Amino acid sequence: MSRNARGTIVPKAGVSFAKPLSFENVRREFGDACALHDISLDIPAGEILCLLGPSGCGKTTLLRIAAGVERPTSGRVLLDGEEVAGPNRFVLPEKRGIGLMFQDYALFPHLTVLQNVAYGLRDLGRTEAKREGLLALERVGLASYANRYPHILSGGEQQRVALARAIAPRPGVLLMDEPFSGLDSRLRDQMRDDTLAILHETKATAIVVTHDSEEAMRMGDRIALMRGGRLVQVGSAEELYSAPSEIFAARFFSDLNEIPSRVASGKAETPFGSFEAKELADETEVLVCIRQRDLNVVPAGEGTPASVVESRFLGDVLLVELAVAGVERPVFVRPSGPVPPPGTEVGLAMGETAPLIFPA
Ligand SMILES: Nc1ncnc2c1ncn2[C@@H]1O[C@H](COP(=O)(O)OP(=O)(O)OP(=O)(O)O)[C@@H](O)[C@H]1O
Repeated sequence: MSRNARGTIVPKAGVSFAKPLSFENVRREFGDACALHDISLDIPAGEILCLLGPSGCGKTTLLRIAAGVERPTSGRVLLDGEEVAGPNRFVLPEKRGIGLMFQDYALFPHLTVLQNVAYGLRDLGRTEAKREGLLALERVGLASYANRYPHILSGGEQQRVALARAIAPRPGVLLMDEPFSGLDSRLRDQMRDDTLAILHETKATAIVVTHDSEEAMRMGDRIALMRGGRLVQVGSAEELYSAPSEIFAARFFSDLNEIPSRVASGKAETPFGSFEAKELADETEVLVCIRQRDLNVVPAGEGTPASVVESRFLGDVLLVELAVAGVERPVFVRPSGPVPPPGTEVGLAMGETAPLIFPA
């Protein structure tokens, strides 16, 4: 027994033997279009990896290849060091010992909740399958629904049943495609925390597909950011946030003010100051990216002169639009305290963090 995030005592679901998963130069073409360009990625046993990226970047295709429901055009997938897809061998999905929870992985309407969960346990024999299925249902807090049918459950409850079904066979690897996308934001937060607790407890290696950077940061031990069928950057949330490899990654994790400049004597000049750009050659056109959170509104006469255009209440913070001489586009900041009304002259001061500078 253990306690979940809300302090409720929950029974332990069966512990899996986590397996490492590797993609080696995995390529997938659909006709003339290339959905995945030679992806190489090693996911150690027990890691939770979030595949993050905009719509159409190839996340689902990579996950489907790991599951075995899609074949790579070239390259290999290794599960626990053994080829499960590649030139030498192809292991069918049901023989891979992988748990799946897909966005559209609907429950069978004609089976009870328990029968749905026990579906992947048929090899165990009836009694044992029922016992294991009930254990998984208890783990997601739905044992009392065992003999009901899926249609009476809410969206969140159905998602829990799908999670129970995925973990019931104690898979060494769990693949989840946008598992919380159908839920409202409060339920999504709760399901995410509960799922994370279950993943840590079952110790399975997991790949979670999402297009939500906050979700990836909350769930992933590492994040693999994709664009156009390629891996852009792989690392911890801190690494991707503080040292994005390119402006695409920076934009994915932060709301930025992008100020055009040109490098001269190793520096990029802006109305907010002159910033080191030593690794870029002089004359390079750059974008100096200052996070909206890294600019503070200060009294007029201090910092860079600015005038307030508009303020919008966003709950925890305000989103304030300002006009700054020498910056063509509006500048946005996100202060938590009050801001003077539109038309007021103020100052803008940089916070502690240096801006990110990328070639334009
Ligand atoms: N069976 C298919 N036939 C042809 N093209 C496909 C097929 N499956 C995927 N694609 C294409 O491959 C690309 C990657 O699709 P994929 O579904 O992997 O992206 P994704 O990142 O998961 O997107 P989303 O977040 O919208 O689900 C897209 O351009 C898509 O149209």
